[in-house]
Amino acid sequence: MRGSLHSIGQQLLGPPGRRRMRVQQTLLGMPALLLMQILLLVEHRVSGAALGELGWYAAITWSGCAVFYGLVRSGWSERLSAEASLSLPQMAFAMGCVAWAYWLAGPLRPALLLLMPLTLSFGVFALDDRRVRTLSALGIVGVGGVVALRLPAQAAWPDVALDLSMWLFTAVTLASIGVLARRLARMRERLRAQKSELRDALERIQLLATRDALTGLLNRRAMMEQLQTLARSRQPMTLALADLDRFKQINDEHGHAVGDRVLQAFGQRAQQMFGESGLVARWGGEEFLFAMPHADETLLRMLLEQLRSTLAGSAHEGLPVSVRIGFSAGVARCHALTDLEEAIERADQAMYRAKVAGRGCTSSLAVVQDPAREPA
Ligand SMILES: Nc1nc2c(ncn2[C@@H]2O[C@H](COP(=O)(O)OP(=O)(O)OP(=O)(O)O)[C@@H](O)[C@H]2O)c(=O)[nH]1
Repeated sequence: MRGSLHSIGQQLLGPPGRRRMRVQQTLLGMPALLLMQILLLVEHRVSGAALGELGWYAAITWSGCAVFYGLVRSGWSERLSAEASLSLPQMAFAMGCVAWAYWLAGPLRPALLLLMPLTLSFGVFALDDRRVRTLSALGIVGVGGVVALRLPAQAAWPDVALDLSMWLFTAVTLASIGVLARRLARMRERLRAQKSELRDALERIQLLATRDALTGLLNRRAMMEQLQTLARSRQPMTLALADLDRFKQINDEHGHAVGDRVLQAFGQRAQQMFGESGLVARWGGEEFLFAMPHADETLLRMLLEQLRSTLAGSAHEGLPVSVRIGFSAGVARCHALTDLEEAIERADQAMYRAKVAGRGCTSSLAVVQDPAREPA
């Protein structure tokens, strides 16, 4: 029994997600509608009045509910309106139902008007303040109209006073909700602005924490994190450690600012060449680490040679023509997380071997060896 009730509920609401939330919102007003109709029925029964108009009321209001439910549950509302929950028409409809019930009701009618501000208060969360105020005006005019229409039929002064005061209190309450909605809208705007400021600040912090300020490449810590993630997922990769050749000389001859521009030029070219298929980081002063997942040593060596000839063959903006950018590199393979530190160490030693071998070349070591004892 519980199982079948559960599955009916699931069918009624649909699969979990945003649409289901909209369906739940649509169903929310139905208990209130049912309650209103019970109240009207009781009143009519007690007073012995004819039920004719009540039948129309029930038929039209429930048909309206069924249409809204069908549109939202089927997803048609998503195609029909940018506001897929159809909150505005649903609330306008609900307020119309309350006003009509007020018209039909007898002495218990003041209770019905409580549903007006209740409906509008849902709108404060679902709609923008302009729409809430439109609904509020609609409610005031709607109840006012019903009260005005009832006046000629009122026999006694207390009934007229009751209707007018009910309208007055409803108007004040609905107008207050409209004001409240405006305040809430301003608060939401402030929150939205703060949220976007926070997001920007977070992006800036992330950039500062993960990027090298001079070259814009990944910094050592961020690179290490990325390499650990790759190694943890058991992706074999080839690493290369590159060190600019005779960089101190560039600094000494042309000044530190030119040295900085050389680092930037190298970083830019390296990123252009490796950024799509691999990772490049500024590892230290004039050292850069390259990583290519799934690539073999031959491919990485080939790309390094391309980088070398690009750097040698092109003029660099903002740099004296006499400045030549060259580098020595060491290559090593990494197969697992436990191998990572050692692979970087091997690449470092291989790079040192390339320096010893005369610079401007790439070297590799199969195992950790003492480069001083084993020249290239
Ligand atoms: N302009 C500049 N220089 C830097 C930066 N970081 C490190 N350096 C310089 O890089 C130079 C590295 O010099 P060395 O380690 O002797 O290496 P090298 O001159 O490239 O010689 P080899 O590596 O043997 O070819 C030092 O003079 C550092 O001051 C930086 O951010 N900007």
